[in-house]
Amino acid sequence: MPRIAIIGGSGVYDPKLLQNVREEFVSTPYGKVRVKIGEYDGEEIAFLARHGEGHSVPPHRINYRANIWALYELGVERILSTSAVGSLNEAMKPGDFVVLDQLLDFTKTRHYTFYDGDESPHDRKFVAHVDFTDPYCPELRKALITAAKELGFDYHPTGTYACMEGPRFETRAEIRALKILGADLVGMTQCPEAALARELEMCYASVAIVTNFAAGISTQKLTHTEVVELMAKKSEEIKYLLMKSIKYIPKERHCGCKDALKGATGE
Ligand SMILES: O=P(O)(O)O[C@H]1O[C@H](CO)[C@@H](O)[C@H]1O
Ligand SMILES: Nc1nc2[nH]cnc2c(=O)[nH]1
Repeated sequence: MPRIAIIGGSGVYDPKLLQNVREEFVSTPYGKVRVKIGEYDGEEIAFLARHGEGHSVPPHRINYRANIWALYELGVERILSTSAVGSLNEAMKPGDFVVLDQLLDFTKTRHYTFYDGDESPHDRKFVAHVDFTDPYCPELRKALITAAKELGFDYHPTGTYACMEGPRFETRAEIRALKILGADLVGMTQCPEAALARELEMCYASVAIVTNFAAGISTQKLTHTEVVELMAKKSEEIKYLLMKSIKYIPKERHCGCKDALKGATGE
């Protein structure tokens, strides 16, 4: 049973770090999810590509609830993910790794909770308001930071990610506004992925890879081609970072993630 999962974003469709990989189709109340399960360093690891293997699913159409529920069904407790981002912070340059610690949610049409009351397509029909003060697991963040430091990568131990609805990139004015609001990075997939993991009391962290400077800061037109090309260049480093991070994930969970529902339902 895999305790750890990796969710690959743009450019990360196969971690190429797992052995004896099998494929499972996990049924969830939100639909079926295709998950790869393999071994790394004697540990079972689950992997799913959030956009699908052929990057066929755009960010605003990803079935985030099915993905997170499927990992929960498999017994996953810890989720590491990758996110390709634009940077609003001149210190965070294309090619840099950023271990996210905060997020701002500007998504519009997404299904962002499991707790829909009577509408919930499962037995968790209660209302739940989870704490999300710190959206990322401190223990997973520490593992990513330790690994990035040990590998000598250009990394930043914190970063605020603004999640836009997409699939278009931002306007100059939107980036100006996000900068005033304190965002360092901009992407399209951290919300609701991080919140849904917290709602199922799973640990979640994401390493962002800066692929470009954001609209209005970059002097060039923004393209998905540029994103995927830079991610391809960084694929080996991303693989090493994930491999090394897994080794630093404590076996026991002493973070608050595992008790996220305590007090959330008013009981
Ligand atoms: O966040 P990931 O999945 O890495 O994808 C990023 O890359 C795409 C834009 O090129 C968007 O989907 C953005 O969110
Ligand atoms: N929203 C958004 N997502 C990205 N992913 C990679 N670069 C960008 C960007 O500039 N904006």
